[in-house]
Amino acid sequence: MGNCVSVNKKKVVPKKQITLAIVGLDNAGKTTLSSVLLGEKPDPDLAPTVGFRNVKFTNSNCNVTVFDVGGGKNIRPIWKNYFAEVYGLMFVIDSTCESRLKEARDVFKETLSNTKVAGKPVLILANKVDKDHMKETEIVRGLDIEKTVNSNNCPSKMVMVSALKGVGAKMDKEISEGLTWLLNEIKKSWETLFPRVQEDMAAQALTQEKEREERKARVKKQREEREKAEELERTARGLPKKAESDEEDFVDGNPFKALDLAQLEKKEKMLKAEKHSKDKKLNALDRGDGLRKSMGDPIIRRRSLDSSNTKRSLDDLDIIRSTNHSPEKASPKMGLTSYDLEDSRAPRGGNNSEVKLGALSLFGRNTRGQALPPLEQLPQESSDKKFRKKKKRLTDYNLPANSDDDTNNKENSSWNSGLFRHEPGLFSRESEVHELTPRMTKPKISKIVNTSKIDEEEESYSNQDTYGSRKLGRNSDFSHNHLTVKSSQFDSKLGKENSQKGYETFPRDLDREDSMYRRTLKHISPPSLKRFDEEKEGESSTERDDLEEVSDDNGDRFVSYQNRRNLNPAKQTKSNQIKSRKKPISREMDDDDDAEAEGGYSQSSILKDTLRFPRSPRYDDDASSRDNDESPRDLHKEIRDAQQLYSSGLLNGHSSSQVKRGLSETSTKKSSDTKNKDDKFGKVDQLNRPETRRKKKRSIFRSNKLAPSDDDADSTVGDRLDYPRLVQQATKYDSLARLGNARSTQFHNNVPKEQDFSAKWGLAEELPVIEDDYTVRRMPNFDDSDADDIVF
Ligand SMILES: Nc1nc2c(ncn2[C@@H]2O[C@H](COP(=O)(O)OP(=O)(O)OP(=O)(O)O)[C@@H](O)[C@H]2O)c(=O)[nH]1
Ligand SMILES: [Mg+2]
Repeated sequence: MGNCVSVNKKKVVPKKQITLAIVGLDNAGKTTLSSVLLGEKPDPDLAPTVGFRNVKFTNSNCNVTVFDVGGGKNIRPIWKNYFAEVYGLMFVIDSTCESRLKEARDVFKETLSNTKVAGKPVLILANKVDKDHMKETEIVRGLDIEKTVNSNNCPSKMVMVSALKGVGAKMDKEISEGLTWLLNEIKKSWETLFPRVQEDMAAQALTQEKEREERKARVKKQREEREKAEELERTARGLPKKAESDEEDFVDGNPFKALDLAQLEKKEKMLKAEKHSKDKKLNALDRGDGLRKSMGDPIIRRRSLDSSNTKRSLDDLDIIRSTNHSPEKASPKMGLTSYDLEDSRAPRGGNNSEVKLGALSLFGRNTRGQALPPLEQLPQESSDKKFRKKKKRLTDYNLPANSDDDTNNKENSSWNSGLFRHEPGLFSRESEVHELTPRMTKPKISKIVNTSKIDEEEESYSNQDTYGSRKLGRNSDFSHNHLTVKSSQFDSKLGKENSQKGYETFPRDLDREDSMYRRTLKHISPPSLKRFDEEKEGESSTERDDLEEVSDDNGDRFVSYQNRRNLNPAKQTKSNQIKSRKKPISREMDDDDDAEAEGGYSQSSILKDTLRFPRSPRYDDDASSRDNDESPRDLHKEIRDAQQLYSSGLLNGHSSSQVKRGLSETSTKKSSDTKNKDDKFGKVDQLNRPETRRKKKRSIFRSNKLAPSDDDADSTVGDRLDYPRLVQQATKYDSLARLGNARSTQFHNNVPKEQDFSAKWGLAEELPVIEDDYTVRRMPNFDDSDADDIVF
């Protein structure tokens, strides 16, 4: 019976374990192809492969393992580590990328010439044929396939494929055919290939072991040398010997160990549970003591930071996971979600692929998800603390503590609000001055004209062609840091006296610093003097209408700017011209009035628009009755004379006698000039051109230099005057007048009429006291009712 039963003992042939490597340039489609081979639908948003991944599948009696290695330039050197254990190679090229064909050829040659590859079968996959691609022959020629495979004895086949065509049954036939060919070739040469691979692997293991030993010895040697050097240094410094440590800081084997994902997940769960319990506790605390939280309780704050740290550590875990290089566990995406990869595809490039992935891991989802610790309200300062701070500030600025005692005082409220920003022209608080000038004694001025503001106003006035009824703001009580600070150094008596008359008093040097002053009266520095001279020489385009040269008795030269634009009758409105005509300033101006009547440009009109101070009644039209009054104080007389000098044109470059002689002539000329100005087409008499006239005028001026000439001997004005002093006075008035130029409308409207003025304060009080070191100017919109507010 037993013989009857035949047992068919089928010899079980073990499946061949075939290892393959899929290589090629980056972006060729290696990972996509390996996914297709695995039967997975390829991710259209694949990130470049960093390192490698292996794909395992079974195909007709063999278990195939495919090493998908990154094709980036920096990753290519690691390929050689896999060549020993592979039986065959798949070389992928991008058939659509002709520009990289040469690079692909070089890589192909280098790969096949590797001793571990030579003689092994190679399948060449020209990928992406679904797009516009190179012809097969082109690729064969371009890659120099024939020569390379022949010289390296590599059986080879090339297939034109599209990895994206489909998966499984839908997979591109060319791919499956190519793979079958490769596997068959391997099987055919199995007898030779298998021992070769085993041998190569053993040899490689030996080499690697040797290398490891060498590295170990090298590191040990380096460490010993370092320790020796340290020991020597210790002995040199007399420090105790370092305790011996058995700890080996040398990492044996692969420093990149595969992470235990199960362990990590456990840790993650633990952290989550911890966070959950913390949150719970926090909520309980919140309910119990909401106030503490709203006040920014430090405990709570620390806790909330803790919780954010927990989150961070969780996120860090993600990052670690995403950079997992384990061949077994790592995914091609390296732990990144499609969300992360979205950003990564665009700048795809082999050379930087590692960096990009790192950046992605760090700045992708992980970072976005990570919340910053919540902003918390700072604890309110107690009023006590505030008070102490305030006091400290006062001490810092050397201010009397009582100056800020009145917290209800609006002026001082900035101390409480902590507002110390300086915005010129916006604040009138004294505190800001302290802030800008710490350790200054507190200026007593509470009302000072903001010159920058006036400057603006002046600008707008000078840009106006008409003298409207626009007035400077009554509330010109701004602080100007310079003025305020400097004003603390004022001669208080003089300042007070003048302020009651409606004049501001500034130290002369201060006034020169003042931008407005600088615009009106400029000290000539050598370069600007040169320019001035040049202008005179060249005339024409650089010629300035408003440039006048004046000098005082010390020989100091100044350039005086006078914006005559507004005074140009052509630019004045009719009503203003009439206004000017109606108000002659003195009898001496009558000639000019005639000129004006002709539509001319008269000296008196300049005077009327620029003279900013109250004039003595003696020179008033209807003041003849007062001529016989008791003579005023000497100073007033001098000032009056200075006025007269001014008005007679002395400061415009004429000696008094010249003025007397030529005033009417000049006026006539001016009027004719103005008329001719309208003649745009050169019908103007050459001599009468404004340039010619100005040239002439300046040369006259330069020859006379404002010095009293012989001609002045018969001048009634010259006879009566202490000439140099008067020039000085007049210069002051000149600046005064020019300063006020822009405010002419305001002046006309607000300066009391002579009679009113005189009636109010009397002759003795109407003029400001002038001293050499001070500049005096009319306060804008001065109102006597406010006189008491102005404290110097
Ligand atoms: N049109 C088309 N695109 C493809 C094909 N195969 C791959 N791609 C695309 O080509 C790009 C690169 O694919 P990968 O598979 O990542 O290329 P790789 O060779 O692995 O690149 P590295 O990992 O950087 O070496 C991806 O956007 C793929 O979607 C194909 O057959 N046709
Ligand atoms: Mg890849």
